[in-house]
Amino acid sequence: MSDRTTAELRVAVLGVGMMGADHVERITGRIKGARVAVVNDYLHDKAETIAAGIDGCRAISDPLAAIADPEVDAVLLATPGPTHEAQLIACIEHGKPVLCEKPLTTDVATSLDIVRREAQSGTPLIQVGFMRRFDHEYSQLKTAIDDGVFGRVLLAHCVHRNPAVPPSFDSSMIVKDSLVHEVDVTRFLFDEEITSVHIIKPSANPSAPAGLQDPQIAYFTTESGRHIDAEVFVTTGVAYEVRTEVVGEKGSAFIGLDVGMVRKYSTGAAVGDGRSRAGSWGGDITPSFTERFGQAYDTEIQRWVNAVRSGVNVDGPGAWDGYAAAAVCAAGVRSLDSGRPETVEMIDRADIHAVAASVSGV
Ligand SMILES: NC(=O)c1ccc[n+]([C@@H]2O[C@H](COP(=O)([O-])OP(=O)(O)OC[C@H]3O[C@@H](n4cnc5c(N)ncnc54)[C@H](O)[C@@H]3O)[C@@H](O)[C@H]2O)c1
Ligand SMILES: O[C@H]1[C@H](O)[C@@H](O)[C@H](O)[C@@H](O)[C@H]1O
Repeated sequence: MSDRTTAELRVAVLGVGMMGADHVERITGRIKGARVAVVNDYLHDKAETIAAGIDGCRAISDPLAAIADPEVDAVLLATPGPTHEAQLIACIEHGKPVLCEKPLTTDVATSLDIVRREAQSGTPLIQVGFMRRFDHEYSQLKTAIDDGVFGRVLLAHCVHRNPAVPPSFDSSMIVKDSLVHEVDVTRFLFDEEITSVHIIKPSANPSAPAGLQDPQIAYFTTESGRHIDAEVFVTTGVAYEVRTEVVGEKGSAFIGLDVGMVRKYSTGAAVGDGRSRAGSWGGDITPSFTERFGQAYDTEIQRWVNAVRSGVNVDGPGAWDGYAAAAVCAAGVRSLDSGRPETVEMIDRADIHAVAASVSGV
């Protein structure tokens, strides 16, 4: 492995579909201190075409060989969720830092196994691509909440709309692939775990594929008793909309209107400029996540590259956050079936090292 502090980080991008190709362009064009050294895709021709356009980049047809390659310092996984488990295990076995697009894995047991394996390796290696944590508006909201601008925050209302999703999407993927972002946003903003999930099923969109329960409304309850609701609607046919409003004892804040954070205070306390900012409506809506969260992806990848080059490896949500999100989504999928609130079942974070130490053969 090269000296990461001085040399450019050699990244292997696995999966060069929609998200992976976007990350290749990002690393090649905008990220400092890294280059795409290897690309891999199940469709090898696609990887070869991309590699041919980048100086010093090779296409490797076997994803595990790409991870093991001695001229790869770090891995960016943008393959579909079901392939993450085996590829993450290979990254841990080869000691390669990895940024794994969400979800960590597609079920709780394999996510927990990854957490344990990473803990047993003794080195943080895995960052999960919950990019909203790097979005300017979400960061601003988090800072305002932590600074107590709204007093104790009691509620949050979220909206997550996609114009369309791939034909492979089923009702449980609306929870595990889309709602998972609101799960992470809740854990990020409030620094506590979600304890129960209730999914409500309104009349399905007549324009959605047959059998797809879309939209869905999720209700989360947190450890301290906060309530969060989230509308997830992935076949609107309109545009990409992600909004979050938090409501506290002294005021509220709203992000995602394409007008910056809109704040309303109940007191005259001097915070920031001390005044509410009027919003405005109208204009364009971002067509997809690549535009809405373009800045967040850039910041996420740059900070990850910096963290790997400095030897810290992770600067953002880690494997534990991926596991916690999987546990909440599993409760969500159970609720989708039962129609009732379902309790989130997860281990205590403090138990990871004890459990990892006791697992043999891992
Ligand atoms: N953070 C976000 O906002 C965001 C947005 C979109 C997708 N994602 C995540 O990114 C990942 C990829 O999603 P996408 O929308 O780009 O999917 P995609 O289908 O467009 O691309 C996936 C690519 O991986 C390739 N592939 C499939 N199996 C593979 C394997 N075993 N090894 C190597 N390559 C393989 C496919 O040929 C395809 O080119 C998923 O985990 C998804 O949830 C995250
Ligand atoms: O994989 C995508 C991605 O995570 C987007 O950010 C989300 O809005 C979509 O619903 C999901 O399908």
